[in-house]
Amino acid sequence: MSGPADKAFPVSWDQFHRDARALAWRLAGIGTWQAIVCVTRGGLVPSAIVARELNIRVIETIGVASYHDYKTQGDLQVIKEVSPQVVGLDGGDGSAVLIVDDLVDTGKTAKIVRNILPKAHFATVYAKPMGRPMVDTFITEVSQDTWIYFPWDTGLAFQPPIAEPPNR
Ligand SMILES: O=P(O)(O)OC[C@H]1O[C@H](OP(=O)(O)OP(=O)(O)O)[C@H](O)[C@@H]1O
Ligand SMILES: Nc1nc2[nH]cnc2c(=O)[nH]1
Ligand SMILES: [Mg+2]
Repeated sequence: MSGPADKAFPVSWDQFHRDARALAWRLAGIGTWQAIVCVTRGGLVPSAIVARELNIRVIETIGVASYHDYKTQGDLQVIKEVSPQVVGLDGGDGSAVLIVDDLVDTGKTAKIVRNILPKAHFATVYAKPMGRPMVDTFITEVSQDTWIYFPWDTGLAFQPPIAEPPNR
């Protein structure tokens, strides 16, 4: 993220399932892959949905984290590497691999993962303009100044009415 993400884009479980399934539909028309490399943790839920729809049973993870504080990106840390066996499938360099993450924002996470799997197909459910060139397939674009709230990070809460209460 660059600058404050002032706008909010809350996503319900139902909406997320629909969007992840839409991603699977689009991917099904593009190609086939032997394995998914899921970018944890955000990629875990969409990977499960895409793997089910595309009947992919080899699931590997790469652990990358950079948003240690809410909305603030710090140094990128690769917490878990990809197994060389998965990188080397088919022609190597990730050519048999579908990478799945929840979103691309600045594109820094995607860039690191792409360097490890240069021939893989990179798919996310959501994309912001800065990161968009780093992904091959995504479903919904939101503006750079929007923060996406996922259902696993949120809960039901009271919402104050839009209009001010009348004076008594
Ligand atoms: O395009 P970027 O600006 O690099 O940001 C995108 C990344 O940020 C989030 O991960 P995060 O670092 O919060 O870790 P998490 O998936 O474990 O929550 C999200 O899941 C993406 O992986
Ligand atoms: N939940 C969430 N994590 C992010 N990491 C980078 N951008 C975002 C975002 O908009 N929402
Ligand atoms: Mg992530």
